[in-house]
Amino acid sequence: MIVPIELIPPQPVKYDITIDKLPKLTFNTKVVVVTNPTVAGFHLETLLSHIQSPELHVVTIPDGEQYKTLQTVESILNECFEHKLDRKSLLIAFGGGVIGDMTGFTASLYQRGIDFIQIPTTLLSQVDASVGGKTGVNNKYGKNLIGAFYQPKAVYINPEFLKTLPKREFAAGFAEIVKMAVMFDREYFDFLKNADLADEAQLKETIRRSVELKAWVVNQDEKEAGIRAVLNYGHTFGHVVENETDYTTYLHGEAVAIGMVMANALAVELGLMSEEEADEVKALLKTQELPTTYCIDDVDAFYEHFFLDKKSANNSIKFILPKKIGSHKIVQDIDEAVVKKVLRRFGEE
Ligand SMILES: NC(=O)c1ccc[n+]([C@@H]2O[C@H](COP(=O)([O-])OP(=O)(O)OC[C@H]3O[C@@H](n4cnc5c(N)ncnc54)[C@H](O)[C@@H]3O)[C@@H](O)[C@H]2O)c1
Ligand SMILES: O=C(O)C(=O)C[C@@H](O)[C@H](O)[C@H](O)COP(=O)(O)O
Ligand SMILES: [Zn+2]
Repeated sequence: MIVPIELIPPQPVKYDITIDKLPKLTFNTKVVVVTNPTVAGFHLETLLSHIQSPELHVVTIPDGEQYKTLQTVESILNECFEHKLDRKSLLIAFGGGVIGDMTGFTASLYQRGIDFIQIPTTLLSQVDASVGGKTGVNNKYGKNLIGAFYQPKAVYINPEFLKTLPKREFAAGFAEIVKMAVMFDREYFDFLKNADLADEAQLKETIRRSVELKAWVVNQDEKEAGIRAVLNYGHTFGHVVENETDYTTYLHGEAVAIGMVMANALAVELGLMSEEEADEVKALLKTQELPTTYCIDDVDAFYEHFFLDKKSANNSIKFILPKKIGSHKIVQDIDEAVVKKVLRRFGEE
């Protein structure tokens, strides 16, 4: 017997992304700010002075990608129970992408879902992670393998928070910016080649354009059934680099930089991109001193890891490749020998 069920479609997802000074935020519910000691040390006082709520708590979790785990999420959930949050309560993610991904995931789980907002404090989270509702954690099998699509209610991007960000972290954010440009916008890529990101106006314009591109993609394909996969350029390779090195050697953005160079090498091999353009991308990454090489010890193991990538299905790996700078191609069923040849060459560099 078949029992049909037809659910009333939910309201369309809609939220504002503000790129400006942090406004005063007033809530009539309990609020829990999730952050880490580094971000709290620099900016918590500022944040708290902007929030009004009948009951405000701060939960501090350890700093680092290696803590982006179910265990940490459970510790945040426990704090939510201790503070007796209810279904109207709100979580605020205050930090980089690690905080954002875990806070969003916690919000999706607590009593089957409560609201959260994003206040990103790294370049990477301002241009990418805070927008689009991918939330989750890593495990020993790989990156972000446990999670949910769960959208924030609002995103407040204040570029002033970036003044305390270490140079290496800034560069990691730049990698995701380059990703957007290579995939979607040659003009933006050229702008980046000449941009002075120490200049406030140019930095703000860079954040604005990246967020605009990301929102444009997510608006078309929230759950990655199609074009959203393009935001994964460099990640199929980069996630393996992160996992192989226990999330402690490379920052996410650095692994993505390496991954984009690997993807470009494959694109060159397939005749999708010229060697000159691949060099152009590498040169742009190098302006921020991002890593562009990685020694693959075991090509077979590296390749096997691709099957755990969330884009892989039915034993087929999906590669997101540039088709000259500013456009992309999603390619499936590339001959294993071709991929391994490129990986092997990479390891020899
Ligand atoms: N959900 C998404 O769409 C999405 C997109 C891209 C990346 N991500 C995820 O985001 C994570 C990477 O994010 P990230 O690069 O922001 O790393 P992160 O969250 O680890 O932050 C980087 C470091 O900067 C510190 N920091 C944060 N703000 C600071 C500030 N203003 N001043 C000084 N120090 C500051 C943090 O404490 C941390 O040590 C990865 O887990 C990645 O998978 C998610
Ligand atoms: O928003 C997206 O979609 C992205 O792919 C953005 C990526 O920069 C980000 O690192 C994302 O978390 C990777 O997604 P995943 O599904 O491969 O875990
Ligand atoms: Zn990323």
